[in-house]
Amino acid sequence: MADNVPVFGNHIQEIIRCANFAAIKHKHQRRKDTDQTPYINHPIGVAFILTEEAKVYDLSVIQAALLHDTVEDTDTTFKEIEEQFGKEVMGLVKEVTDDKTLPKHQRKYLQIVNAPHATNKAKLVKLADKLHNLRDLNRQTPNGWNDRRVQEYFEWAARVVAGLRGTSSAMEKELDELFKERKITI
Ligand SMILES: Nc1nc2c(ncn2[C@@H]2O[C@H](COP(=O)(O)OP(=O)(O)O)[C@@H](OP(=O)(O)OP(=O)(O)O)[C@H]2O)c(=O)[nH]1
Ligand SMILES: [Mn+2]
Repeated sequence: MADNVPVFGNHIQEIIRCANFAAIKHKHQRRKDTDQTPYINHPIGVAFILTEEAKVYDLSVIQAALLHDTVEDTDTTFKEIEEQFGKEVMGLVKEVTDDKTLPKHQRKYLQIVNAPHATNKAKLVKLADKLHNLRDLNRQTPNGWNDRRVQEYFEWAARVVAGLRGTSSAMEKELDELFKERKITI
């Protein structure tokens, strides 16, 4: 490495490679909000929660956060992720990817039962993912959702989060506030 390349230079390069990969993969996607926010705002927002709030600086966790919805929501394959970013990142993305071939109620149920068995790194990504989505719901109701569907999403998220506890006090505290506002006790 050249003398003028900082020690963390290669980490920065890896993070930007992931952000760029995710931006290209999600380029045609929009969030379900009325503003039609670009989808990439979500994975970047998840990674931002991890560094700013949870103080997580593990490279593979931040990479997985940026890539976490690429396989679930675009044509990206796990093979592609492994070739580009290695086995560990691919494994983390796999842990946070729902099987979209399953019926929705089963996917949602599997998140609740599988949460306690996830690795610590995957739990971090899952907590940040839920926190970002719940904040989005408080900011704007997605197109086609009513108050009841929003409340049910909060109730389901609280059950998933119950299985992720003991992972990040900062994120769990923020999530608890949101559940309290919704009068959810679990
Ligand atoms: N709150 C919110 N969510 C939006 C918006 N646009 C897209 N989403 C995505 O919608 C998903 C939640 O909606 P659902 O109807 O419950 O699930 P589904 O899309 O998987 O069928 C989340 O997927 P996910 O990230 O894979 O997480 P998860 O819900 O599967 O944990 C979230 O990222 C938006 O404007 N607001
Ligand atoms: Mn997500």
